[in-house]
This record gives sequence, structure tokens and C-alpha cells, in this order.
Amino acid sequence: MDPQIAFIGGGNMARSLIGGLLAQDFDKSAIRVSEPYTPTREALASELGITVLDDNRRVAAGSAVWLFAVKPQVMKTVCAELRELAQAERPLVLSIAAGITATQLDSWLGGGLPVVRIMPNTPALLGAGANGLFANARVDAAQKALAERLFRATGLCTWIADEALMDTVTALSGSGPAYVFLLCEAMQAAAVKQGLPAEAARDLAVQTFVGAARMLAESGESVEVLRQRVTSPNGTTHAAITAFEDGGLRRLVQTALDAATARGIALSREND
Ligand SMILES: NC(=O)C1=CN([C@@H]2O[C@H](COP(=O)(O)OP(=O)(O)OC[C@H]3O[C@@H](n4cnc5c(N)ncnc54)[C@H](OP(=O)(O)O)[C@@H]3O)[C@@H](O)[C@H]2O)C=CC1
Ligand SMILES: O=C(O)[C@@H]1CCC=N1
Repeated sequence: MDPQIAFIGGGNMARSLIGGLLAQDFDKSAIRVSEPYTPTREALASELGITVLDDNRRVAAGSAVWLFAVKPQVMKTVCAELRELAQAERPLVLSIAAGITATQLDSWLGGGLPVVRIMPNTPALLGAGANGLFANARVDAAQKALAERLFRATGLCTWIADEALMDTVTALSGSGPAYVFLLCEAMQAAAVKQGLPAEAARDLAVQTFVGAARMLAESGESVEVLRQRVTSPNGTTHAAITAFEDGGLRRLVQTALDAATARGIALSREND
């Protein structure tokens, strides 16, 4: 029998995670969602056939697993509302919020609770997600296995031993899809500027990302080797790669990931 799961917040990521669970034949009646925005509530209930209410306490009561999928900015308030119930029921607490630490969640919920922090990403919607997971010392092996089973429904799972590195995971794979979309956008725009019709630019750019991603995942070759195979001596790719390197692409990527990581740390501090 599947454990009863309460989703606190029914936004984009909650929908992706629930979609993954339902695709793996997770019992619909074991999922309940709390969501304040009426159109989102109605859409979730009608499209996914699950119970969606506007009441965090009612949704959480009696659920073995509470999965917090609200923004970091409202997490403390939401936890305060559930603190008494958390101490009475002692659920397994899961959170996907950027920045907010397991220690913060545990203390806002009254303390002494098993907490697993997960950083998913939006390809979860297609079952192609990447999840970094961190468990606090109260989480036992069965609870770890349960958290992993739930998130495996949306993609790959990797456990992270040092919680401080969850901000790095957020910068890498949590935000990562947006960097790929930005590069795809920029490549399309450059091709259109040279005169390629927008539709052709989109089709060719998108398929290039799909094909390259499949090679990364399926070829068994390193990323460097795959890059070198495209790069003929003194050819067109060499010209482009030289422009990227001379323009400081690697330094820029480091700066971008450092900024995302720093923002995760700041989100924790700002919302404490
Ligand atoms: N988007 C992404 O790519 C990723 C996001 N995350 C994390 O996931 C979390 C959710 O993000 P995302 O799904 O994008 O955000 P959304 O805004 O889509 O989802 C959050 C949901 O929580 C609802 N909500 C607001 N206040 C409350 C409350 N008091 N009680 C219950 N529900 C409430 C919101 O309703 P309303 O709209 O009415 O405010 C909204 O539907 C964030 O913490 C984020 O850091 C993690 C990895 C990737
Ligand atoms: O931008 C954000 O803060 C969230 C966390 C990772 C992806 N989106």
C-alpha cells in the first residue's frame, strides 16, 4: 500500500512530482494537496483526479509524509501553522524549497523530526528530472528508501552527504535547465540574425540540444571527447569554441553558478 502523502503547495513543481508518481501507478487516493489559489486547485483536481483542498492542516493531518512545495519566502509561516500537528503526528518531512535548510525546517516544525531536503528540476515533468537529496540524522533507512522511491518516479536521484552542497546542487541541476534554455535561445537568435528563418532556427537548435543530450547520456564517452569529435582542426567548430574560450565562457559559467549558490544561501538567511 502506498503511504499517504500531503503536498503543501500545488504549484509547478508539485504538479510535476505528482505527474511522475501517477505515471508510476502511485495510488491516487494516497495523494492530497493543499493549494490556496482556486484556479490551480480546480485544475489539479480535475486534471489529475486527486483531492485538493485550501487547508494545510486538513491535508497534512493523518499523512505519513508531508512534502513542502511552497516558495522559500512562505515556508516559515506555513511551518508555524503546522507545528503543533507535526509534533503530534511526527511525519517524514520532505522539502524541495531552494535554500531553506533541514535544520530550519525541523526547528520551525518544533524539532526532532526526520527531514529530507530534495532539489529537483523541471524535466521531472517528463520523468527526466535530476534530484539531489540530503537527509538529516533523524531519517532512518526505510524513510530514505521511501523518499528515494517517490523522487525516482521523476528521474535520477543522487544523495548528498554535506547539506552545504545542496546550494551547489541547486545552482547546477535545479536551475540548470534555464541555462540550457538560455543558450538555446541565444543560438537561435544568432542564426536568425544571419538570415535563417525563425522556424528552421528553432527546429535545428532544439534537435541539436536533444541529440547532444542523448549522446552525453547514452554514448559512454566523456563530455570532452564528444566535444573534440565535433571540432575538426582549424574548422568551423574550432572557430566558435575559440570565440567562446576567448570570451571567458568558463569564467562566466563559474560566476553564474557562484551567484546561484550565493542566492541559495541568502534565501536561507532572508527567510529565517
Ligand atoms: N521551479 C523550479 O524549477 C524549481 C523549484 N524548486 C522549489 O520548489 C518550490 C515551489 O516552486 P514552484 O513550484 O516553481 O512555485 P509555484 O509558485 O508554482 O508553487 C508554489 C505553490 O504554493 C502555493 N502557496 C503559496 N502560499 C501557500 C500556503 N500558505 N500554503 C500552501 N500553499 C501555498 C502557491 O499558491 P499561489 O500561487 O496562490 O501563491 C503556489 O501554487 C520553491 O520552494 C522552489 O524553490 C525546486 C527546484 C526547481
Ligand atoms: O529559481 C529558483 O529559485 C528555483 C530553484 C531552482 C530552480 N528554480
